[in-house]
Amino acid sequence: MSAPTLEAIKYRRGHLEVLDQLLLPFETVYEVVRGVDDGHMVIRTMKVRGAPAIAIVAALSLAVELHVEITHRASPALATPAAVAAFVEAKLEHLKTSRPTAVNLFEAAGRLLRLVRTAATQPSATADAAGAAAVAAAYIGAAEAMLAQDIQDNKNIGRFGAEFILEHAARKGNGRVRVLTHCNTGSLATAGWGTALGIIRDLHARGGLDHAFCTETRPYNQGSRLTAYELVYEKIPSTLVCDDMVSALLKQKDIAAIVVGADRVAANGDTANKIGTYQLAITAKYHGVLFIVAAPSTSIDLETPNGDAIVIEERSPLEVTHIRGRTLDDEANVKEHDSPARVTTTSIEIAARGINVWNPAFDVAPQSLISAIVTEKGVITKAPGQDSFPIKEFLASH
Ligand SMILES: CSC[C@H]1O[C@H](OP(=O)(O)O)[C@H](O)[C@@H]1O
Repeated sequence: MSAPTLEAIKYRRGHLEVLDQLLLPFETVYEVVRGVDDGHMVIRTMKVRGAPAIAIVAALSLAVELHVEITHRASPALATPAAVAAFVEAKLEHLKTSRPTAVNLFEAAGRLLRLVRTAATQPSATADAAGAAAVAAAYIGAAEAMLAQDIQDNKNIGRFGAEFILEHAARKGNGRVRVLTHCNTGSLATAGWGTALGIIRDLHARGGLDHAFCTETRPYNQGSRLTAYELVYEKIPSTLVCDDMVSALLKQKDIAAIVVGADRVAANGDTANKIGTYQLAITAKYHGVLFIVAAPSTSIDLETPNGDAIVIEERSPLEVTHIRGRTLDDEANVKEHDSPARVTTTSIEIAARGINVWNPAFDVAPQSLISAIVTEKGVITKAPGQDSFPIKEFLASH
């Protein structure tokens, strides 16, 4: 079996593959994304997830489709710059219907559409196939740039976040800190390195991490399946806890900070993130533990005034009534036959049939419970006496 990889997105011009996160941590299988319909499907079904990764895969799925249509099929429907711009707009609109809460997809779609419209008015955009190819090339180049930019942004988030925690949190006798994270915000949720998990990586790399804890993150188990996988893979000292153990953990285990990602940060700092984040923020406040949101500035939505205006995605009851895993029989098969092909992930029913289910995928942590918002541009905090984050001012000056 080839070594497992944490590369969630593999791309070269005209070809995109995503790691099927429904099968992790048991199987490492890449799925080819041939265009926008595939891109929409892998995002909606959560084969790829995480706010930045969703935006990047959506943008690249359209880049692949455009490349094939223009270069290999010379599609007559895309013969002019205006036709390419209209095509891009329609495809982006469709991609935006895949998942509603993470703003990164909407931000990327808006930015890429503006770029294409501008490209269509440039001198190179002659009213013929060559002009159409120039506009398509502008889109493809911008979508490809998102991959490298995201990794760079995450490295900066990691550095700023680690420095902030080491400066402000209560350290253990060894000078290190213990932190807890929720959901998965690592390499699998981004182009690489990660946001909140990027902070943990940075702390570990600089010798500042005593121990990382991660929650299971029901119902989809991004914590036990994905974050635990990344932590083990990176050999970061770490422990998994169930979601309902967090208050006890804060009380007993000397946790310095909780670090989480974000799917959308409203203009006032209210933050939508994986369901369970709200109760983590409450218990952090009660226990006097730093509660830190880590996200690229593309997760900040100045158009949304506060958390009440954020659309929260509700997902299938099956995610609650069933749990995805691998059966012990399969494990025995692997040992007996030493054949990874025999490993199959399975959904197991765990709830009484007939019970009603409510399954919101996200909740909102009010800004009053958040200690700091760490972005790639720096850390946003409230000055003493301020009761809200100066987000607009911060963005304007960075
Ligand atoms: C680095 S952002 C990750 C963000 O995405 C997660 O949601 P999902 O797994 O449903 O896509 C979660 O809210 C994380 O904080």
